[in-house]
Amino acid sequence: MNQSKEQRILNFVLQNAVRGDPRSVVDTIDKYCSQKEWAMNVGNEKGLILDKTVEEVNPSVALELGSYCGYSAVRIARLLKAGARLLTVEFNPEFAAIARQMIEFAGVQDKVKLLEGPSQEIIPQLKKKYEVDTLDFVFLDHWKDRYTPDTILLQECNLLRKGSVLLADNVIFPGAPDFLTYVRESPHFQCTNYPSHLEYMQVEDAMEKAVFLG
Ligand SMILES: Cc1ccc(Cc2cc(O)c(O)c(C(=O)NC/C=C/[C@H]3O[C@@H](n4cnc5c(N)ncnc54)[C@H](O)[C@@H]3O)c2)cc1
Ligand SMILES: [Mg+2]
Repeated sequence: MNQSKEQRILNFVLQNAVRGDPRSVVDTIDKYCSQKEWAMNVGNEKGLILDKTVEEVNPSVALELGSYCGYSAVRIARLLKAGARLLTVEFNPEFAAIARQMIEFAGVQDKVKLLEGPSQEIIPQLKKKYEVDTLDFVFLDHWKDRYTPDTILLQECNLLRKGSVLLADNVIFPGAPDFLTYVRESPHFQCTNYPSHLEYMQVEDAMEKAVFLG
């Protein structure tokens, strides 16, 4: 049975990146996906916006929705302070297995916990089962039609506090129009748009930062 693209990406990392070096894992995935096979990692251009936001927030508890191959989980985890943790949610078992190996190879497994399942089931479990009080940072990069319902669910579950930062990928391409309308029209969010480009392409894209005002 021939390998999946995601398996090929992982193998390329295992053979070409430096074990325990998150930067080399990120760069190696970008090298593969820009030269050999496109894949929906946030990439290096939007990755820099992600980095700056994570450094600004300096979260103790971060959540990622949509691990995929683990690229952004590694990218975020490498910037977390001692004792801080990232919870990343992925419901595709094959992608979850790839992401776990990617996180392990990068050496950030002590900071990252991959929760396998749908976000709509995991989010309501975060307080009791995963001992979360509130989330300092949330990266949304899963199916685009889940951004709005999951943002509402995070509020319903009291997981956001004054100053919690949401950062959403792909608000232009593929687009998350209902999410943009929701957060920009809500009195509970202060929004900022960061124009960029689709990973590895010349296509216009953007990220949206939405700060919860309580
Ligand atoms: C054909 C084509 C390809 C790529 C693009 C451009 C493009 C560029 C991008 O940066 C993109 O992020 C995307 C995109 O579609 N991302 C969706 C990413 C999903 C991952 O998250 C997982 N997941 C999805 N819903 C859930 C959920 N509820 N609970 C838990 N995990 C979930 C999936 O299992 C995947 O691991 C697309 C446009 C068109
Ligand atoms: Mg994306």
